[in-house]
Amino acid sequence: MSHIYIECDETRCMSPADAPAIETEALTKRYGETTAVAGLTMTVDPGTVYGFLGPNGAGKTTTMRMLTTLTKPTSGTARVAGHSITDREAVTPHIGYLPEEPPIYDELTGREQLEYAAGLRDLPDADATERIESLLERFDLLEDADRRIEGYSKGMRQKVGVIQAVLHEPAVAFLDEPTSGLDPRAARTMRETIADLADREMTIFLSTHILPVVDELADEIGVLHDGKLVAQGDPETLKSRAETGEARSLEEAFLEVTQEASPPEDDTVEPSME
Ligand SMILES: Nc1ncnc2c1ncn2[C@@H]1O[C@H](COP(=O)(O)OP(=O)(O)OP(=O)(O)O)[C@@H](O)[C@H]1O
Repeated sequence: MSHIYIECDETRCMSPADAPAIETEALTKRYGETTAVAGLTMTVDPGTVYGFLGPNGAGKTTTMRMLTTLTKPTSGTARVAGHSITDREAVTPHIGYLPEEPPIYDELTGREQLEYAAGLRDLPDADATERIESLLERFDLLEDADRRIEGYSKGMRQKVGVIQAVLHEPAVAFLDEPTSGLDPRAARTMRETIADLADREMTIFLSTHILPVVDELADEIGVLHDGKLVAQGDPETLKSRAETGEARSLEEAFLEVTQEASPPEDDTVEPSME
């Protein structure tokens, strides 16, 4: 396996003065009548893998878009790597983001895309070249690195997206479904890479519906439902029933906490025929 060149010092991987990697207080986002995120208060410690779970439409993407300064909250506050998310210029050097659709240019080759991303982050050329080569090799992309991205498969695009999200060694990496489209070998490489980055004190905010990935990697898990955090804890705590201490799978825990949080059937309003 290739060596991964992620070196962290006080200004890069570590959040300033060991502040929480992510801290939110009553963070809220409304779109008209829809409350996508409803008063989210949470803390993520530096160097942890935080598994961010929730059913479709729970508000995960909206939360990540606020934390990465792409969407403004309606109310509430948040700090990422010690900086308020209202200060975009202060936050962005410390974060990396892999959204559902990686922002990459079809007309560039994979290598050119990564060099472009390194340039945006002001990485010195020598560091950029070394890291790009190392990560391309790790993700088995070296052979295709000089082909244009328009000819890439979904999994290859995903690999480029992930590499560019962590290339500059951010303090906090937000990864939305990082194993999406990856074959089993590449998915394993992705999990190993996430574990390596966390070992090097990078905080990984990991949103995925693939619960075994979270079970394997997360130090802490938060479950969002209807914009609210309905469960939080380390995987073992979450998997043990509060009342009896009996063990359950992460899938069972997820289904139970999101079921309990749903409004009872009686409360649903029948559509009016008037
Ligand atoms: N730009 C937008 N305009 C209007 N409503 C939006 C917008 N973005 C998100 N929403 C709504 O906010 C809620 C939360 O959406 P969000 O995409 O954050 O959920 P999610 O947890 O990421 O879902 P999924 O797991 O399906 O990706 C949904 O009801 C969605 O319809």
